[in-house]
Amino acid sequence: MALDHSLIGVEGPAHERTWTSKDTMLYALGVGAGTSELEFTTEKGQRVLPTFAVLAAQAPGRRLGDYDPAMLVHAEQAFELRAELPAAGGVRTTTKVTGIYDKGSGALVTTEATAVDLRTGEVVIANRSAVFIRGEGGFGGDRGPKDSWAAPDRAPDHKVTYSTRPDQALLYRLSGDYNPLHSDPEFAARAGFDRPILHGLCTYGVTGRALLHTVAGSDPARFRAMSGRFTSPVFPGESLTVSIWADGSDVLFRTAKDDGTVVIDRGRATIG
Ligand SMILES: CCCCCCC[C@@H](O)CC(=O)SCCNC(=O)CCNC(=O)[C@H](O)C(C)(C)COP(=O)(O)OP(=O)(O)OC[C@H]1O[C@@H](n2cnc3c(N)ncnc32)[C@H](O)[C@@H]1OP(=O)(O)O
Repeated sequence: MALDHSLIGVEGPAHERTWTSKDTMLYALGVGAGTSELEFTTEKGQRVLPTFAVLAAQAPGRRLGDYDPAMLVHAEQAFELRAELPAAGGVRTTTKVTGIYDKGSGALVTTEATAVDLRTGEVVIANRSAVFIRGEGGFGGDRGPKDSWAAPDRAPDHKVTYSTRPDQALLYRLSGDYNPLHSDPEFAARAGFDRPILHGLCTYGVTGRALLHTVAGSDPARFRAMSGRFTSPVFPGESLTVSIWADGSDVLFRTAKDDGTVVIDRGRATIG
């Protein structure tokens, strides 16, 4: 068996992470914020983009088994934020693998993480994530739970388009994900891509900005939760259009490229 199923349900060692105001500004730049979002990109009255929660509560990945790392892609990401994140702060995170599912063309490995504030001991972030390891399916396992997400039967209430820079991944990676899939053309070719692809969490952060400014009044304190599934790779330099359906505090969304290819599907957010 290539993947280590004995990891399921076993909590990994607690991991402490602190961040500075420079880290959160660099993150904002990495997900495309610039001169029109100075409250996130400069220290004057600095606030933190809610999607930084995913990075704050990330522990170093455990070895999931024996597979080619070039075949791993980020598949799903969800977070809940219990309080607005400070410009500088710290959390202690515990994670556990919650499932290894057989998707035929690959294996889906799901993980949960819970982060407590280092000063208060209160839970501030709860993350759920999944990676898809292409070529590692077909081991006769369960396909996993189904999700009933469906786009509402009406045009989106909002559509927001943001461009990404050709060097977006080189900037984003400085927030800590140095996976060569996003920077090294040879490694990307091994994974079957013509050139390096954008980090899923960069696309996620760009999408989070669109949600924050469109349905949360640009106020991170109102941003409670976000989830979505990465359905197709993005190349740095491509534009991203976020379609948003807002129904009170419950928001559904989808992110697509100019040619209509959906890159984040099954999007949900909760806005207070
Ligand atoms: C905190 C954690 C951090 C993790 C960081 C990881 C390191 C990072 O540096 C890596 C990255 O950022 S990679 C970049 C972002 N991700 C991507 O670009 C992946 C885009 N998605 C794909 O390419 C395909 O959907 C693909 C390849 C995922 C699947 O495509 P196919 O093989 O064609 O599969 P398909 O036939 O469509 O479906 C088969 C079954 O799998 C389910 N499925 C598909 N995509 C899924 C996804 N994204 N998440 C969960 N499940 C998914 C389908 O539903 C189907 O299952 P079922 O029949 O049971 O419904």
